Amino acid sequence: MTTVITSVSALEILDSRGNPTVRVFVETDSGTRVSASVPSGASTGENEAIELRDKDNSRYNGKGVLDAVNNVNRIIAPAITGQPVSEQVHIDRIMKKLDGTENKSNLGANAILGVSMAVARAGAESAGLPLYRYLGGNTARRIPVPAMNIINGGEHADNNVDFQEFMAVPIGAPSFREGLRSIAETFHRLKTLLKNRNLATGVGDEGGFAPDLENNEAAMDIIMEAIEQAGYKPGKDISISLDSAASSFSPDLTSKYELKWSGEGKMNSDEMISLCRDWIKKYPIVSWEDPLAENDWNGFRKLTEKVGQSIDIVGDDIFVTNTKYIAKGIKEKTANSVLIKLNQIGTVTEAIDAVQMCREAGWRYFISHRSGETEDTFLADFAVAMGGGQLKTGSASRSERIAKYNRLLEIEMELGAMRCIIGRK
Ligand SMILES: O=C(O)[C@@H](CO)OP(=O)(O)O
Ligand SMILES: [Mg+2]
Repeated sequence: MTTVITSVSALEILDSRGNPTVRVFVETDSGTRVSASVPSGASTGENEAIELRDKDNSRYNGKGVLDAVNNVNRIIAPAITGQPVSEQVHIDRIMKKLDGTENKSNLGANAILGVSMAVARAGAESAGLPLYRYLGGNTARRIPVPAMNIINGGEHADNNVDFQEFMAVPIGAPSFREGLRSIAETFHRLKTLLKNRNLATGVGDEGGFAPDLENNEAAMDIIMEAIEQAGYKPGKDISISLDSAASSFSPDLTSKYELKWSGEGKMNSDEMISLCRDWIKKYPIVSWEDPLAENDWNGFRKLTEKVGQSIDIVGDDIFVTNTKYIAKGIKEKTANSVLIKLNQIGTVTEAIDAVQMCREAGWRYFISHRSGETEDTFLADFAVAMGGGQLKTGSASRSERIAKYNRLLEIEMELGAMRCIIGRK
């Protein structure tokens, strides 16, 4: 018998930064009741799907999401109630049509994604399957390689280094569990090192430390020390993924770069590329996200041409999980990997399409949380469903991030002998 949606409703909740976000509840006639919560970014790309914030700015400094909640309750709910819950693609299409804009600015990507995620979860429940299996099929058994953010800078910390994320990646680990242990140990070691040098051990939005370091390189140097002191070999056991989030220090988003916290100061695109190349020679970097700004397509292409054989050049703000931009990137050889964020595009179906496009082109993909998160663990299941790749979901110090790591540990246990780890494919 087909299970149909009987009720859809939304609630305004808070995210990990204390800002409002949307939680959606979906019920079906088989008695299922599930919810899903939408994350929210700080360093957002210009072309991301729009997160709807209230017109009335008397609440939460204009950051309320009651308009989006109303859109779920009054517009989306009547349109999809009665639909078979397993018809994810169809339901996502109905919402896109209802919205009628390119960037989901009418109903809000936060409203639409909340429903899309909750429908997927309700579909999994009704089918009696774990979410990763429902979305990824019977063969979904690859756990992503975690990239743990251990130093936060840029817009996620505002007091230290220009680059936004310094992540430890357990490239040599035999299992997810062991990989997670090695990067969590490195995180703790880093804390001790910082303490010993009288540097702050407070954390940024994603849970990485946010010490007042001299410059960007100092962050890399202390991480190298932490890896070694934790008993691991940099480049063999643990490597580094970076997210410069270069748009955040590029005034024209195209060719000018202004490093505020480092000696480098003002740079053009070629100078930025040569800084990246120097770092890649000096440090064990496996992937570099947004090394250049979101409209610096040319710079991206040049850097990829130079270093794309040895590391992943990951496009986040430049591709915004949108197949329109990813297709252009593939054609022009702009990068070789895409950051996948569900709320950048606004439906589960379109995020899956983006992953599919990467796979077909032989590109890698890197599944990602947002800097504003909730306790929802959808992302962990989604990453396994998508066949692994890499996953970034913050550090070992904030529960909204740890919830995802813990869910992956559960999935790994469930998969048992079928497990296939460290899927940087
Ligand atoms: O830039 C990024 O990749 C993300 C997630 O780490 O940050 P935000 O959610 O603030 O865009
Ligand atoms: Mg990014």
